[in-house]
Order: sequence, then C-alpha cells, then structure tokens
Amino acid sequence: MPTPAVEVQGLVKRYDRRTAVDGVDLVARSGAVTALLGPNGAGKTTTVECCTGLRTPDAGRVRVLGLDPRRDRRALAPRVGVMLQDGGLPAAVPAGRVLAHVAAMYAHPVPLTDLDAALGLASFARTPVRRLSGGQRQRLALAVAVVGRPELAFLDEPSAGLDPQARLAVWDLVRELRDAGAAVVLTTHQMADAEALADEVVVVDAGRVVASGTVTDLVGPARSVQVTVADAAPGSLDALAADLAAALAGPRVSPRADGVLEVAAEPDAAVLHAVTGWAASAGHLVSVAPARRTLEDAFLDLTGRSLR
Ligand SMILES: Nc1ncnc2c1ncn2[C@@H]1O[C@H](COP(=O)(O)OP(=O)(O)OP(=O)(O)O)[C@@H](O)[C@H]1O
Repeated sequence: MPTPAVEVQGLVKRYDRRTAVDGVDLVARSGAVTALLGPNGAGKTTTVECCTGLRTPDAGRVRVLGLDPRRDRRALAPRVGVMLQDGGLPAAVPAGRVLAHVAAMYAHPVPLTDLDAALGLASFARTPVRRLSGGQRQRLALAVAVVGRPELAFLDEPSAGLDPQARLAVWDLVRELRDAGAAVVLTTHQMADAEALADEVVVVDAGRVVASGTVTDLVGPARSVQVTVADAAPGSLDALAADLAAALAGPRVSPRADGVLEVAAEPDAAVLHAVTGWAASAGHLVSVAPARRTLEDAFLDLTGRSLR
C-alpha cells in the first residue's frame, strides 16, 4: 500500500478548556476525494488547520505527504494547496493580479487561461478582492489553491455560497485534480457535493469520528419504500412498524420522527404488493412512495437533528 497523502491518528486540539478535536483518525489517499462532514463546530476546520500546519495539535500524530506539517512547512508549501474559509487574500489587489502573483511562485502553474475558463474568473479579474461578491471570492480562493498543481489540496467548504453554475464548475475542477492523481480533502455542508465527489467520507461530531467509509457504506441500501399511515394513533408507530415488518418477513422497517415507516428494500412489485396488502388487511389508509435514501438521511441518523 502506498503511503497515504494524509495520515491523522488520535488528533486532539483544545482551545482553552474546550476540546475542539477529540481523538480524530483520518486517512486521505492520492487520486481520491475525501470528504470531511459534520455539524457546525464539529471540528472539521480545526482538523484541516492542524493538517496544514496552521495549528499545533495537543496530542496525536499528523503526517502530510509523509512529512510533519509544522516542522516541514517549507518543503510542503509548493506541494499542498489550501483553500480556507477565511481566504486571507489581499483586500486591495485585483483578483487577476492575486492569481498571477501566486502562479508566478510555481515552476509549472496551471495556465491562467485554463483557470479563467474553468471558474469564470475573467469577468472580475480587475476587481479588487474587497469588492468581490462572496461567490467570486470563493472561486478566486479555489483558483489560488490549485494553480500550483498541488499533490494534495485541502478545500474548506469550496462550494459555500456558490450559484448552481459555479458549483458544477467546482465539481469539475475537483474531479480534474483527483484524476490528475492529487489527494483532495474537502469539508462541506452540502451533502450533494459529497455524494457527487467523495470516494471516502468521514463524519465527525463533537470532535470525534462517528462514521467513515464510502457513500454507499454510509447510506446503506440506496432505495426504500416510505409508508405514510394516515390514521395512526399517536404513539402507535412502533407497533405498526413491527406489524409491517412481520408481514414483509425480511426488510427492516424503521419508524421515523416525521410519522413515516421506512422500509429498507427495493421498491419492486413484490414489496409494493406486500405493503399495500398489509395496509388493506390492517385497515389503515396509507400512501406508499418509493424513495431514494440519501447521504443527508445517513448524516442526520448519525448526528441527530438537534442544533449545535
Ligand atoms: N480560534 C478559536 N478559538 C477558540 N475556539 C475555537 C476557535 N476555532 C474554533 N473554535 C471552537 O472549536 C470547535 C470546532 O470548531 P471548528 O471551526 O473546527 O468546527 P467546524 O466543524 O469547522 O464548524 P463549521 O461547520 O461551523 O465551520 C467549535 O466549538 C469552535 O467554537
């Protein structure tokens, strides 16, 4: 097995008495996109900052391209692209000049015309950073992170605040990076981004990894049948779920907080026939709808529904 681009073991980071990262393990491979997901305050940015040498861990081991992100910062700088939420771009300098300046620091930068075309930068190249819209600033920050053809890119919420067109452009760019053999570590709150891009997903909550694997690993059987019981008495959903599960003799039936019974099975004719047969004999009014389980469903199952 080749050495992973990023190896984090038992990472702990505290701010005063608050433990922001509490024993995170993480591996990111070259030629793959690793998505770091988690609710607000889960510790994603702090983890990325420890990997980029911006913060010193209180405990644990971090290796980036086989090196120490703080001690070997100079050696890593030309090999690692970083897009942070607070971009740190110079406010008074026009966008195009910022990018040209950064490109000039690399031996083999991506041609600026390619980045212009990929991210639509030309329309605001003469605008000083401080006057860019949020989405334009994001696009510039992404271009700055990838212009040096990094072996590893950390992208912290790369599609936050982007319009649908720009989001698709970012997806293409991330795929190109991966296909060129780079390791991409991205944090996002957009589950669709992770579903579209991630080879590996790591879910953190309250500073700990609560799940990891491929999107398919986390989502489970992608398709299900949702059964809404119109005349269920309050509190009766658990019993109805057990009753339906017994009638189906196989697929798991989970009662959801919104009053829906979720049947973990392909919505094929046999399953739909069995569900409607159960409804007819049990005397319940039901609506039956095939559904596709998403990463968002899995994320909410893993991290709960309460606000952080
Ligand atoms: N500079 C700091 N000083 C003190 N506490 C901090 C600092 N930065 C982050 N924290 C705290 O550490 C915890 C983790 O924050 P972090 O920014 O890593 O989370 P996150 O998962 O990136 O969140 P979000 O999705 O909101 O960006 C939070 O409780 C946050 O308040």
